Amino acid sequence: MVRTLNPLCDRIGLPTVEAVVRDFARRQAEDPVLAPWLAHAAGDEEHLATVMDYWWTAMGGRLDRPPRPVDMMGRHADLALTETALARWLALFETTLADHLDTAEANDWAAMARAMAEKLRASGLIHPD
Ligand code: HEM
Repeated sequence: MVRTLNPLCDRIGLPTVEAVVRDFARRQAEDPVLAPWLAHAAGDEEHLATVMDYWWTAMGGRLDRPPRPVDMMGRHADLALTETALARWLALFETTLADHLDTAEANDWAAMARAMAEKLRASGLIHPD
């Protein structure tokens, strides 16, 4: 029980958050469905750092500096994302999580990603194929 009361940031730890974000960016860049959207961004250090800050603070983690600002809706608004791409993104993210984490932590992090996917959809940013 104590385990589930610990914030996700403590259960996962910053080094593993970084490893997941980097590995996922690599996999996205190699993925035929997702790569076209990421051509300009994948591997870019500033983007990776923003994504790491996003997840770490969303998990309850603190930084010894202000987190880089995240413009989640704005960044995705111009991309014309599709349902197919979103489903692929989530599946690839879950595979990546399973390769780095125990099941409980992988499930909890995946739930955060699915909640954001729902927000993107509810904001009208995910289009039919
Ligand atoms: C179809 C699915 C998705 C695609 C193709 C996609 C692609 C992208 C691209 C191209 C950027 C902009 C990078 C840049 O301008 O440097 C971005 C930013 C970002 N994405 Fe996604 N994304 C998807 C879904 C998601 C989901 C479900 C999440 C869940 C949290 C997410 C998290 C982020 C974050 C945290 C950023 C950084 C925002 C910022 O720089 O302010 N993305 N994404």
